[in-house]
Formats: sequence, C-alpha cells, structure tokens
Amino acid sequence: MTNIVLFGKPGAGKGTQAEFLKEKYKLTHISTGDVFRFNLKNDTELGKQARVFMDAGDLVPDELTTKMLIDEVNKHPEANGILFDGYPRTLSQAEDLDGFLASIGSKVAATIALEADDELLVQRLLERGKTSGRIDDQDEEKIRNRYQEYNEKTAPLMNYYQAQGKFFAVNGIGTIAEITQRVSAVIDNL
Ligand SMILES: Nc1ncnc2c1ncn2[C@@H]1O[C@H](COP(=O)(O)OP(=O)(O)O)[C@@H](O)[C@H]1O
Repeated sequence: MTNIVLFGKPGAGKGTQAEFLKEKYKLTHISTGDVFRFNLKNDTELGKQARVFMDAGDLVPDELTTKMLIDEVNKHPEANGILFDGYPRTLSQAEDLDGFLASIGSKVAATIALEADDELLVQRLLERGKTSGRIDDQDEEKIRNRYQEYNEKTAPLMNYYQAQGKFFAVNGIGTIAEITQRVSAVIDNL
C-alpha cells in the first residue's frame, strides 16, 4: 500500500489536488473534513458531537476523529493505498495513525505539504465561503482561528515526519495542473 498524507493549511488546495491524485495513482481518498460534513448534514451522533468544534473553527477532539478515521480506512480493505486529506492534524493523531497502520502491516509512505502564504489563503477561503455554504469559511475570525489551530497543533507534525525522512514540501501556488505535477514528481520518486 502506498499511503500518502496531504498536508497544508486550510485552503492550501488539499481537496482539489486529492481529486486528481486519487485517479492518477488509484488511491482511496479520505478527507476527514468531508466525512465530518457528511455526518453534520445527516445529523448523526458523530455529527452532533463534532458540530460545535467545526463551526467555531476548532479541531474536533482527537479521540472522536481517530475513531472515525479508523472506521473509514476499515471500509476499504481492498485499497491500493490511501490518500489522507486533513488527517493527521495533531501529534497524537500522527502517532495513532502510525500505530494503526502498523497493526494492519502498512505505513505512511510520504507526507506532502502544499505551501502557500497565509494572507492569500484567507482570501481564498473567504471566496470559497461565498458559495460553499461552509459556516467556517464565512467569518474571518473563524478562519483566523483555524490558522491558529494549525500553527499550534498541526505545524509541529512537519518535524515528526521530517525526523522519519518522509516530509516533502511543494510550492502550492500555481495552476491546479502545475501543482499536481509537483506532487506527482514526489510520489513518482518514492
Ligand atoms: N484531523 C482532524 N482533527 C480534528 N478536527 C478535524 C480534523 N479534520 C477535520 N476536522 C474538523 O473539520 C473542520 C473542517 O476540515 P477541513 O475541511 O479539512 O478544513 P480546512 O478547509 O480548514 O482544511 C476542521 O476545522 C475541524 O473542525
């Protein structure tokens, strides 16, 4: 299995790239944000528990998120590899992911970060908020809170993966196709 973690700040383009990469490399795409939003929309028990955190732009607690993630991975026993989008976002999630993948005889092959400047990303999210219906994209304060969450809790993961020799950063500014090319170059070299 070639498991890839797509890494980057909110709005960096992880979801957009995932759509192309999953086709190109026949990967199973798991977006924790999408799974949470599906649960919110269907008002499931998980959705009810996650809503307050998501609407505020806070991270959902690790235990809830990791349980959901493992359930999702287990739905795809035939997967060629998984493209993780939005997970892990904390050190504890990264450790749990490593432990879980080891338990099924697998591992993270690479973590690929899409890099872009904060101010550009905030503008992208506000633009997305006009049409996406996402509450967390419509209010600049909530967006800034997501960046704070990212800086405090998610950014330290770069060191975690760097220490394992699995961290690759690509420039996330350019056309969608250009960025797909850059990410593909990393995957093709693994
Ligand atoms: N791995 C995770 N850990 C905790 N919360 C998460 C995780 N993934 C998604 N969420 C919740 O879902 C929200 C939206 O996720 P996502 O669509 O990936 O957002 P973004 O556009 O901010 O990258 C997050 O702000 C957070 O509340």
